[in-house]
Amino acid sequence: MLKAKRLLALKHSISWRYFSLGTDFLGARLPDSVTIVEVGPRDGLQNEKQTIPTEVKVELIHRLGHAGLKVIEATSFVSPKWVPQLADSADVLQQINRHPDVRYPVLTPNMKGLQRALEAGAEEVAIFAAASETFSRRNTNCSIDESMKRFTDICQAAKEARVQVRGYVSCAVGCPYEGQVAPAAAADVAARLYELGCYEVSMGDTNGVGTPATVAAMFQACTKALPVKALAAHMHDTYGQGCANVLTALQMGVSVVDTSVAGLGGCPYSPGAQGNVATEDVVYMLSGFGIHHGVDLDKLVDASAFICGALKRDTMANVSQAMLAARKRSEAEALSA
Ligand SMILES: CC(C)(COP(=O)([O-])OP(=O)([O-])OC[C@H]1O[C@@H](n2cnc3c(N)ncnc32)[C@H](O)[C@@H]1OP(=O)([O-])[O-])[C@@H](O)C(=O)NCCC(=O)NCCSC(=O)C[C@@](C)(O)CC(=O)[O-]
Repeated sequence: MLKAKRLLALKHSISWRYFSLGTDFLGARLPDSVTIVEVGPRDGLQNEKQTIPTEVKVELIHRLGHAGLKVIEATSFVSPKWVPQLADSADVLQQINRHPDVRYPVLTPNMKGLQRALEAGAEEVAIFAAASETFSRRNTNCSIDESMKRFTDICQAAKEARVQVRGYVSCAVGCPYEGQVAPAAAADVAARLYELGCYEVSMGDTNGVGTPATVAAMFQACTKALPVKALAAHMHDTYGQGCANVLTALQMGVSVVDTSVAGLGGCPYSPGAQGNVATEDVVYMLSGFGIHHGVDLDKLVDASAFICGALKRDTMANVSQAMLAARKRSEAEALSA
């Protein structure tokens, strides 16, 4: 009898462990499908020192759409004195051949930005707050509370114009000026944006200092304050934690991820921050789990090679480096055969 009980207990323990391993490694807890928000044309290019011709930006957006990306953050209607690299935002938005299945959100920091965006034909806008007071002032010249007043007006006007609003919380994990940021502070700002009417709030690890541990703590606090379906992950790769942090977000139920082609970017007001986690790297990881993402990796690598060629620099995406090297090898083999 005792032997039978022990055997039963052993069986339960084995099946529990098997189930638990399957959940972690076979993706049972991960979403079936992930929406990628490609931020390369905005976040990726806003920090570039060199001037990028409008036609290059437009071509990049076309190529990203061709690769299957369904949400492409096209540009930013911020002050050109603050971010001269995106001063051509109206031209970019107007010159894109918009695909009916693709959304092209743009950043709007204030009512002037919203008006300019609407005049240029924006159908979706994004507002950006911060979980750190110092970053809020450095990035948008106002306190967190003042930014919420601006966003109240934007959300009201956008609603009247039937334009969707996405929200960002910068410094959700750490701040380049204040150091570590409390998860509760990030969750509080996220909840305020959600209450203002943002359909989704993207949590930004602006300077890429997060690790799976701190990102998990941040999302844990956020999921207590707003529905997980309304959360997105916006991870920068400064310390090489980007994909690990994205996976952590997925494990917590987040199914929208911001990425940047070729790993371009960084915020001009976050000194030393590297680009977002590369779209290529995230797509490759999602494919490995069998998670639907809708992106053609070969065409994405072509888009990455295009923008890196235009910027005269190497891609920062590991997957692009590997795939471009493999293409070269097979070309060389074909020539020598
Ligand atoms: C918020 C402001 C405008 C305040 O800037 P301000 O200087 O306090 O604004 P102001 O209202 O006093 O106006 C000053 C001048 O700018 C003009 N102006 C004012 N607004 C606009 C506008 N929208 N479009 C065009 N012009 C504008 C305005 O007309 C005026 O012109 P003047 O009379 O001197 O000739 C400024 O601080 C700004 O543009 N900041 C944006 C900075 C930025 O773009 N940062 C990067 C994006 S956020 C980010 O990257 C993080 C994120 C989202 O990716 C997530 C993450 O990673 O964490």
